[in-house]
Amino acid sequence: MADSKKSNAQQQDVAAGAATHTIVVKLGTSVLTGGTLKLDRAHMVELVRQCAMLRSQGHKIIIVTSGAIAAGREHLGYPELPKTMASKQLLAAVGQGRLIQEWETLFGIYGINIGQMLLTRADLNDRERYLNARDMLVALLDNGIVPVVNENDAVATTEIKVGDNDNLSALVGILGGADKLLLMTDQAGLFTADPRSNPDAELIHEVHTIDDKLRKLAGGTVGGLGTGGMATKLQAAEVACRAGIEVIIAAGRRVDVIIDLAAGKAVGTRFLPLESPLEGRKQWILAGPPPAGDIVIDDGAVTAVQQKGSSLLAKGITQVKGTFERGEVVRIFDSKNVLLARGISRYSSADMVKIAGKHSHDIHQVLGYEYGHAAIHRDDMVVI
Ligand SMILES: Nc1ncnc2c1ncn2[C@@H]1O[C@H](COP(=O)(O)OP(=O)(O)O)[C@@H](O)[C@H]1O
Ligand SMILES: N[C@@H](CCC(=O)OP(=O)(O)O)C(=O)O
Repeated sequence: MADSKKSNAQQQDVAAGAATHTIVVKLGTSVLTGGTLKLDRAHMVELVRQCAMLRSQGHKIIIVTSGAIAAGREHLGYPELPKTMASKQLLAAVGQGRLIQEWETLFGIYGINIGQMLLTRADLNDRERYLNARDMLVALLDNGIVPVVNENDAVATTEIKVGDNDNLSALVGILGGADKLLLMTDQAGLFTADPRSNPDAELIHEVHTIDDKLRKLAGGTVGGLGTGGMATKLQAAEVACRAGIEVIIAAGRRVDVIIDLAAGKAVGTRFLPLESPLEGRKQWILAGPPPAGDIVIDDGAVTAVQQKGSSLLAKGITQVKGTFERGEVVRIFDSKNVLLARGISRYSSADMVKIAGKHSHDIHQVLGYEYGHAAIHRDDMVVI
């Protein structure tokens, strides 16, 4: 895996803790229960204290929380249930409400509001739903609300499940434009073998390349309550690093672990990011699905897009060609039919036709709703 693209200055900033980050903190069942059969509320409040301190330093925090199944099992008195998907869904359905209530109460101690997001893979594979989920996540963060995310276990069937919160946290990191993903678990990091069964296993401090040799080291869960094990943490690290997110696996019960990791201290196992988060998404725009339509823009919009780094506003659109849905990739041409850029359209072609040439503040009046002023946001655009 290529070395991180962070400049020395950025790395010094991070080391000095001066830079602020968007950080996804994934908290596994093993961290939240301390290996017991109950949620460890004392440790949960310690985790919240660390997150509250980071927020006071300007960092944005996204929580991906496991523990719904454990909370459901605890609340129902550890019933003997068949080992089926329906049983897991039952426990999660009972436990999720109690889990989110715990987070609500604990963040409330610090005067911090939380927003629950329950996702399935279907929410992330479909571009329109992906954009909706991203808009919501960004809106929560921009309004000082901590998103608390879990898989929507109660409804997620095998076909649409992410399946584990390690992989979910990587997808949430991409969704939220995070630059750090902290996979908190019950081990100090990734070891050369499972330390539970191999006392000679040694901690791996830094990973530059995730290859089959490394994957062989990472076993599944043995804690009984967890789902992912180290194997899913490596999968998550691979996905997140490709999108430019630095990933660290560390012990969620180590003192000040979240604070130290945000400050760039060498704790746990660090996976170097491949490229900056935005480039990861832009790579998808260029190399992803074929463009679903074309948009022609006027000379003013050409200048704004090419020279001012602006988003494309409806006012600058003169023609809409093809049929596409919100979230699909389209091509952008000037009036002489020269290809200028590609971007993810925030409006369907049917809506785009209606708002073409209109001022942004007229969109809601024309459509009865709006998905923001930009027809194509700069962050979702690649200028050729
Ligand atoms: N190479 C490895 N290094 C560290 N832990 C490993 C390794 N291989 C397997 N494991 C197991 O993975 C477990 C952590 O995964 P898991 O039980 O799913 O925890 P969590 O609930 O935090 O996701 C560890 O407790 C350990 O038993
Ligand atoms: N969504 C499930 C957690 C699934 C999961 O990945 O658990 P873990 O391996 O403990 O992070 C729950 O809330 O219990």
